[in-house]
Amino acid sequence: MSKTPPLLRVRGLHRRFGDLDVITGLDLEVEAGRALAITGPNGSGKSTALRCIAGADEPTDGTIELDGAALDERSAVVRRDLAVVMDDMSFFPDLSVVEHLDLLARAHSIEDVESVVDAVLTDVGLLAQAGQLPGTLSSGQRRRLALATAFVRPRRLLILDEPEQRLDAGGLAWLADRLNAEKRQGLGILLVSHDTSLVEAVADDVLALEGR
Ligand SMILES: Nc1ncnc2c1ncn2[C@@H]1O[C@H](COP(=O)(O)OP(=O)(O)OP(=O)(O)O)[C@@H](O)[C@H]1O
Repeated sequence: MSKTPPLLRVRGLHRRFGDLDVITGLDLEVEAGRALAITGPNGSGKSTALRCIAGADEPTDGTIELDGAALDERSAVVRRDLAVVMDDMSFFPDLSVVEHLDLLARAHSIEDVESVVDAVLTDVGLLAQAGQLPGTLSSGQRRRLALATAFVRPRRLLILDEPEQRLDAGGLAWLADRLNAEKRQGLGILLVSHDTSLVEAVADDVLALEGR
């Protein structure tokens, strides 16, 4: 009897920059409805691992599979399934908050765009800032917008690099609740975090990378 493959499976991930071996033989799995947190000191390779898995960087070696098939970020299916929020997200300077979310929802063929965008704006606490340009937001509000880009689109796997960055205490509590709600809906979550309370509240498994 064949076992269903996990949502995400990474085997033997290796990333070298010049002479520097940043990741050497990383294995991990994320099942649907579960969250895996990657922790570790600054420079241990957490963001590099996420970038490789999200298709933003090329691993030196290793395999990355979604549903048991090699992950190809050029495939429309993969682009639909993967919602990625990295720690350095940039925005169009001349598009407002609501226009960013509207654009993303339409690009992903979401039905009833207006009500979906409205619900996400309310959820992330940016309703009052809907008409503002990204450059006029506070850093925490920009982080909320980055998170909103993941919640306004289809997704089966959330990849989040330090999603807690810049959030206030209320924002942190909201984020933990939101991510747990995503898990209950069957999403898999892979997150990098330095926030032990967020990791404890959300992660089913923790992978601690070692510093060099
Ligand atoms: N494009 C690159 N070229 C050269 N070295 C790189 C590159 N990207 C990352 N590195 C190096 O890889 C190592 C790991 O970086 P990475 O950003 O993955 O660490 P991290 O664990 O996410 O750290 P932090 O907790 O500070 O966010 C660092 O030594 C970094 O300088």
